[in-house]
Amino acid sequence: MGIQADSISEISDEEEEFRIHLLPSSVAFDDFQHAHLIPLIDLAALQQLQSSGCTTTAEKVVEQMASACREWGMFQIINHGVSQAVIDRCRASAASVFALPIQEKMKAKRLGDGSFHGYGSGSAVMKSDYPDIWSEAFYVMDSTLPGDSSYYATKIWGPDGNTEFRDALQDYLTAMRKLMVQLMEALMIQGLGLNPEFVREYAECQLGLRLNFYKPCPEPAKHVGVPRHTDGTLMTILHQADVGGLQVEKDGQWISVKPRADAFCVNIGDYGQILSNGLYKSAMHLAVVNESKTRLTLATGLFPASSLVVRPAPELIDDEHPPLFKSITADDFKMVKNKHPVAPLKHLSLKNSG
Ligand SMILES: O=C(O)CCC(=O)C(=O)O
Ligand SMILES: [Fe+2]
Repeated sequence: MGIQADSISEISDEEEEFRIHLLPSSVAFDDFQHAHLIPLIDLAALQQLQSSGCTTTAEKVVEQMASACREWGMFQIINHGVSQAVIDRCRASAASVFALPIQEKMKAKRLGDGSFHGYGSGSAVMKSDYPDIWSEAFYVMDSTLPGDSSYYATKIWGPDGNTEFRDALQDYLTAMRKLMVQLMEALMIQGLGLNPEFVREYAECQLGLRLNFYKPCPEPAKHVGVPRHTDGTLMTILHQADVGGLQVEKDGQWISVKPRADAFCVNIGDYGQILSNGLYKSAMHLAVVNESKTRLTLATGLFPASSLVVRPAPELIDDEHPPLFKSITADDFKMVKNKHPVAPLKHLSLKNSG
C-alpha cells in the first residue's frame, strides 16, 4: 500500500515547512517604508453606533475593515474604546514577570502537554524550543479556563502574592473580549452577512493572552523573534507600543507594521479564514528583533472551544461557491497546525484534494 513511501514524503514535507518557518525576514525592525499601506482604521463611528443606532459612517468603517481582511488579513485600529490605563497596566505587569530571574519564570513553565499556556520560548507552535528563536512568551488564559492569570500568579508568587499581576491581565482580557465581540460582529455579521447566532457561537469562544518579550539581540539578521506563521485563532488583537518588529507578508514581501501606543493591530487567523470560506485571509506574519531596544507585545487570540466544529459558514456556500475547507474540530485543527505551522490550511483544502 506504499505506507513507507507515504511516510517518507510526509517527513520531508514537514521538515521543509519547519525550515521555511524559521527563515528570518530581511526587512529591518525600523524600516517603515511601506507601513502606510497597511490600513489604519478609526473605530470612533463604531463606538458611537452602540448609542445612536446605525449610521452610514459606521457602515463605511465596517467596509474598510472587511476590505482590509480580504486584502491583507490585517489592519490597525485607533479609537477602539479600550482605556490606555488598562493597556499600560497590563504592559507593566507583563514587563515585571519577564524581569524575574529565570528560576522564577520556570515555575510557570509551559508543560508541552498540548495546552498552550505557560512560560517558554517564543515558538509559535508547540514543537518546543529552537535556538534561532530570540524571544520569550508567556501565554495566560481568560478566567473561564485553566491556566488563567490567577493560577499563574499563585504558581509564581505563592497563594497571597501579586494580585496586581492577576487583576491587570484579567482586566485587559475583559476589555479584549468586549472589543473582540464587536469586531467579530462587524466583520462576520455585518461584513459577510453571517447568521448572528452562528457568529455568536464563535464570538463567545475562548480567549488567550500571549505576552511576547524580545531582548536586544546582538545579531538580529541571524535570529527571528517569532517565526513566520499564521495565527491558530479566529482573530488576534496585538498591542506593540513603541518598538516595531511585527511584519506582515503581502505579495511575497515583508511589510513592517508601524507601532503606535494608541493602536491595536488586528489580524484574521486560520479559523477566520475557514469560517469566511477564504474571503478573509489568515495573515502570514512574523516578528523581527533588533540590537538596541527591548520589545514587549500583547497578543490576544480568540479561538473556538476544542470540541466546536469549525466550517465555512453555510450562508457563503452555494453552487458557485463550494466550501473550500473541510470541517474540523478545533482540537483536530491544533494537531494539523502543530505539524504544519506555515500553511496548515493547505491540508484542509477541498480544492486540490483531487
Ligand atoms: O510580537 C509580535 O509582533 C508578533 C507576535 C505574534 O505574532 C504572536 O504572538 O502570535
Ligand atoms: Fe502571531
